Amino acid sequence: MLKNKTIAFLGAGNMAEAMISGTVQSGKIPKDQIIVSNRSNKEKLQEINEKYGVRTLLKDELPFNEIDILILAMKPKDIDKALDSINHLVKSNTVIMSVLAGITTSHMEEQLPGGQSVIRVMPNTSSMLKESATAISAGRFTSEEDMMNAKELLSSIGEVYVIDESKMDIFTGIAGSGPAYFYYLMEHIEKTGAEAGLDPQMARKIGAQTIFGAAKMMLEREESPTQLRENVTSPNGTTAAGLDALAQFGGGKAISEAVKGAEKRSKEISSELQSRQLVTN
Ligand SMILES: NC(=O)C1=CN([C@@H]2O[C@H](COP(=O)(O)OP(=O)(O)OC[C@H]3O[C@@H](n4cnc5c(N)ncnc54)[C@H](OP(=O)(O)O)[C@@H]3O)[C@@H](O)[C@H]2O)C=CC1
Ligand SMILES: O=C(O)[C@@H]1CCC=N1
Repeated sequence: MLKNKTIAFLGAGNMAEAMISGTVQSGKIPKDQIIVSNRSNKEKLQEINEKYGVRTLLKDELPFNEIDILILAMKPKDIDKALDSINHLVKSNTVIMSVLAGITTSHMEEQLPGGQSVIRVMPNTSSMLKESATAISAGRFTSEEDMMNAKELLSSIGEVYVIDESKMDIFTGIAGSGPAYFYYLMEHIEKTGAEAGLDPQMARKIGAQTIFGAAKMMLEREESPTQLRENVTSPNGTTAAGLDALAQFGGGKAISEAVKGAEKRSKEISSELQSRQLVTN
């Protein structure tokens, strides 16, 4: 159903690039049907054009008449200016997808011509390798066909989950921000391995393979995480000692608080934007 559709990105930063990389690798959308734009950074556009072979333009040069799906990928603080600059140009049947944390479909719908289909999307940077966990939520004017097209497009960068928009903040805390928690874990694993004499590159590979193996077990086996953890843990063995230290230093609580902190920030972004107080991000 995406055949002959033109997809444009408004914003060409880290998240847009990760999505472009995965989409191009998947081969589902021909490169000449992907347009990438930003506000002013021409060097970045040239880099994206050379790396991925997609069309690149400044935002003011976008051919709005050609665009079937417009993906908003600027920072949340820039959303209102971005909507203001497109709301007279966008076709009524262009589907707007936003990857912005904390920005609700209703906020966007209010600033677009009546009846515009808006889909809220939360991908993560593993889109780069087609391994994103991506959530999508329909706006008020989104048809089933729009959602089917969104699923088809986003399945080219990983797994897609359709969720109610009220769950978008917690999804963001788990999956949108989630890669950073695992990188943080890896920073510590690599450092600790290197301090004990392992070559840092070797420590990095060992840590990454261990996380990858555990993730694969979680995806492919039926046991619960608790059962899988118990299978590793011998009485009075090394794992029990490691887990005791994790509990003693608040490991479990720290993980829950990280997810809740990101969820809370996602909610705050929505309310700060409503009261025009969003200055960071
Ligand atoms: N990074 C991540 O892991 C994830 C990010 N997100 C969301 O993705 C969004 C982008 O994040 P990220 O890629 O990290 O940000 P970056 O700062 O890397 O990129 C922002 C981009 O937006 C462009 N931009 C700003 N204003 C406009 C405008 N009015 N019109 C067109 N382009 C504009 C900038 O262009 P220029 O450089 O020319 O100013 C730049 O290309 C955020 O809203 C974030 O919440 C969602 C999931 C994960
Ligand atoms: O940090 C952020 O706000 C964005 C949204 C999810 C991941 N990065």
